[in-house]
Amino acid sequence: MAQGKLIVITGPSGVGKGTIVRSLLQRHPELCLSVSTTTRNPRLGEIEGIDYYYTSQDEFKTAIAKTEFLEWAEYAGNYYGTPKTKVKEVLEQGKSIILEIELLGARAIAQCFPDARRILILPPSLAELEARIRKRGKDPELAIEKRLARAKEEIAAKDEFEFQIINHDLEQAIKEVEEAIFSY
Ligand SMILES: Nc1nc2c(ncn2[C@@H]2O[C@H](COP(=O)(O)OP(=O)(O)O)[C@@H](O)[C@H]2O)c(=O)[nH]1
Ligand SMILES: Nc1ncnc2c1ncn2[C@@H]1O[C@H](COP(=O)(O)OP(=O)(O)O)[C@@H](O)[C@H]1O
Repeated sequence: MAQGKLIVITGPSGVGKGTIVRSLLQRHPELCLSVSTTTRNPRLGEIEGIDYYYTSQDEFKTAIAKTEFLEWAEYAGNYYGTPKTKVKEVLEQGKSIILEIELLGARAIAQCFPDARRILILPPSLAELEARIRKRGKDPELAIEKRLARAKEEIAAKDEFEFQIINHDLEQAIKEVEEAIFSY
């Protein structure tokens, strides 16, 4: 049976991770996406079970205590975690699964899954990143500022990633992510 790959996609808020992942899933129906649990409020248009599983801080902490997460992290005042069961189930079926997670989560996955393919999506510049977050128009000002501060840390850690892809032209970036996923 084919060996499923664990694919980690990381990058600063607003860089285009979600846009790239949506396109990958449409083009490659054999790929699965891990839906994370979060304590952040749903954005306009987000759907429970599709974008995230939305939960309270108390429930999130209970899930941590019950070791229900493969990894989890705090980001911009909220908690985010990857539920273990789906990842385990998909990999056991020999299929590949994408985790769209931040830097600390990517590091944790590198420890427990050294073969995971870790891809960092970078913006053409910090100014363009800020423009994209603002144009998306779905975060309050404070959340935008926290995301931009975190972005600098994520960009500074770029050498930790096997694949670093600049999302300047979207189609080109998708092509490079496909190459990273299917290259070997
Ligand atoms: N460690 C970890 N990070 C996650 C998880 N789910 C989402 N994230 C990351 O949390 C950050 C914030 O996500 P979100 O609030 O949706 O903001 P966005 O990146 O601006 O769309 C992003 O970097 C996500 O990749 C998870 O399960 N674990
Ligand atoms: N290559 C690109 N050029 C210009 N805008 C882009 C590009 N890729 C994504 N965007 C836009 O940037 C915004 C943030 O993208 P999104 O996928 O939500 O980012 P993330 O999931 O990394 O936070 C969206 O409005 C999206 O349409």
